[in-house]
Amino acid sequence: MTDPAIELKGISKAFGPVQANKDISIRVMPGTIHGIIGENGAGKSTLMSILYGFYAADAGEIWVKGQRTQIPDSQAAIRAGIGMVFQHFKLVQNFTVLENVILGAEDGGLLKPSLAKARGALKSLAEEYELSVDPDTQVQHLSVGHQQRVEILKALYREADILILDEPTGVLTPAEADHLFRILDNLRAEGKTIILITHKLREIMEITDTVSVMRRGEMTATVKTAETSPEELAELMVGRKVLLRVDKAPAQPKAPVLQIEDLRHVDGQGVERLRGISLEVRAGEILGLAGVAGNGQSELLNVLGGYADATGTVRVNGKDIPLSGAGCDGMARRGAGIAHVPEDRQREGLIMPYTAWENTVFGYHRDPAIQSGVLMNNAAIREEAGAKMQRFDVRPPNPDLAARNFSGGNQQKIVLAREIERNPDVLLIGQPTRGVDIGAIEFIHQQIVRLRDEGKAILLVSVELDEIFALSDRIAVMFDGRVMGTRDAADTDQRELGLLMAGITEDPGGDAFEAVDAALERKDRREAVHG
Ligand SMILES: Nc1ncnc2c1ncn2[C@@H]1O[C@H](COP(=O)(O)OP(=O)(O)OP(=O)(O)O)[C@@H](O)[C@H]1O
Repeated sequence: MTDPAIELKGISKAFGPVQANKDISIRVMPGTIHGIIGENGAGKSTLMSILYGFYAADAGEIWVKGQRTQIPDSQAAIRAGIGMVFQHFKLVQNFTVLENVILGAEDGGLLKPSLAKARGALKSLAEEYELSVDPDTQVQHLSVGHQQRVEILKALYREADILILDEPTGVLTPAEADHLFRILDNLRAEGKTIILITHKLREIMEITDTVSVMRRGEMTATVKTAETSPEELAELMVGRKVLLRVDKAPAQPKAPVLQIEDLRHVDGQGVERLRGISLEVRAGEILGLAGVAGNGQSELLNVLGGYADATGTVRVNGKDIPLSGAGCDGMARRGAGIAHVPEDRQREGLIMPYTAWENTVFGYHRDPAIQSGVLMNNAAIREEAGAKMQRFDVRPPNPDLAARNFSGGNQQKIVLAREIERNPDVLLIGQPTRGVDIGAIEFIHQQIVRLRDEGKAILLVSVELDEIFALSDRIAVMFDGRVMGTRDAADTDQRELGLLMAGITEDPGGDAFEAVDAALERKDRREAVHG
């Protein structure tokens, strides 16, 4: 009988009082794609970090291809044929693709011969697995989807035959995700083994052969994908029935709250990232901003949130907001009624070494309501933070834990709790459910709709088209720093938006995914030349 590619036996791991993994056993057969799902904080990343040598397990054994294997560090993982593609890529931005691929795997330090060898290897890998990317382009000029291909190439160049992907589609467009799945399909056909961590049940159903469910540190079920359904998986994960769509009544929009006219922003390199944006968000509506990451959505949120300068006009309830100089900062914006859930929770949303309770007031800490004398009223804030964490189901609901010690999805919930519970007039919300489990998504979506129904104006940025569709009343599409069009959510579809996201305003007919891929590659190349 064939040995499993990976077999974990009785793995346990605790972080202080938190038992992140409890006696976990799984087997993954070669040439298969094995999905791992579970709530935020269930222990998925911890388990994979043990397999990749980042953490030592407190107990348990790792077997690779029938051999008991010690994996004390990532070098040992690579030697055992295990490669990992991280959520946050670990590429050197100003190195070329080729340089990134060979980095750390140079032959005896002789760069030249290894460059030539790598170029050949890259070419054949690209042909074999649809992994094409220009070896001489600097990584910083590549789209996120192409950067991810470089990560996969790196692993394959190191001869990995077991690949772990941690939420790989979180930052991809539908076309890019589709392409990634074709790559994974090809890898499986060649006998490679893939472990895929994802919160998206659609992906599990589409690509995996088997799926394991984790809950509160334990592996609670392993099933054949063909014999299960999204509803059953959701229930196994969360322990109750989950509504897999957003329940909302039609919007009742009132007067405009946020008015944006001819907004322009030039970045530190002198590149114009916002090229004359005009948009309006009314009270009681959710305007979704769709687009491929890197087309100005992040800059727009940053400008509106007070973190970047711009020219043009922004009004909130008819009042001009300063776009540069004094009064243009995050705190002033929050004072003006604009709350902001930034896209990058770790860099902009939280201060990682600080406790959860401190993080629940950052940005609002000068508000008289939370001051007592000249100091913050810490005891009251701490208590309120605990209640907020309960309401947003942050796990563990411990306000004294540092932000960095929460799992990714739970960190996101802390930021959301802070901003949503302020009841702002305008909520800017970037990638609200990135890395968040389906039980929590249901809750977060309900909270966003509740704010809308209370008459707030919401500007939602998401690379998830499903999320844009589920929440938005109107949808604007950004491409290359401009708004390509605005549609009523009820009058458009994935295909039309997908094309607009690639800057295509006339439907070319035929395979829209290919047209989109080609258009985005042209944009990548243009930026590489002019970048
Ligand atoms: N370095 C650490 N120190 C303390 N606690 C930690 C550390 N890393 C993880 N934990 C805790 O271990 C538990 C499991 O976390 P893990 O990141 O493995 O969850 P996950 O299933 O990957 O979650 P998510 O879907 O949110 O990414 C959580 O309760 C988390 O707070």
